[in-house]
Amino acid sequence: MVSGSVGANGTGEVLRIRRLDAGLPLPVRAHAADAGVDLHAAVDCELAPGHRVLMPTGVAIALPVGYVGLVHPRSGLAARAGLSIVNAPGTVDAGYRGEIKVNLINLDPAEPVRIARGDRIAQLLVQRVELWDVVEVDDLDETDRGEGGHGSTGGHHRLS
Ligand SMILES: O=c1ccn([C@H]2C[C@H](O)[C@@H](COP(=O)(O)OP(=O)(O)OP(=O)(O)O)O2)c(=O)[nH]1
Ligand SMILES: [Mg+2]
Repeated sequence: MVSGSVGANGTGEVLRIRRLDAGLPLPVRAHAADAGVDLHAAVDCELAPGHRVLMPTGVAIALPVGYVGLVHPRSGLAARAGLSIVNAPGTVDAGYRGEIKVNLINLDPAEPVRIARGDRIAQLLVQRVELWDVVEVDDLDETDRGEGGHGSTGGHHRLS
């Protein structure tokens, strides 16, 4: 089943989501113009400070080739509780048909994070992605920047 109200992007394309857990709500946008649909925790969990959990979300998706799913943290949970994602943003390949899982981490130094089944713990964005062929070369063209990086333009010794 495809829900026309989920992921409609103005071009008639939809985000095809399969619920693996009928007891969880379908991931949807909180507002029509939001970039991501919110993913739900499938199980209760208490995360001690500094601890991680690979949280199942009870959903799988089917993206067309040329798109990628990106699993981002939610800013409210980050600000309020220190909850983040170890590999943010997580990469969901177009060919992946397994359950989406979120590698959550409690970055708060002191307080545990309590997650209940059904909580919206992350958001899934879908973007177009270029699939480049890989070609090995002996030389790279010269540029102004050259090999300078990691602070080569200065000003990073102080934050002010
Ligand atoms: O936050 C994430 C990130 C990835 N995945 C799934 C979908 C993705 O297509 C697959 C592989 O992810 P990735 O390529 O980032 O991990 P890997 O360590 O390189 O695994 P693999 O060897 O399977 O590619 O895992 C998730 O469910 N959640
Ligand atoms: Mg990989």
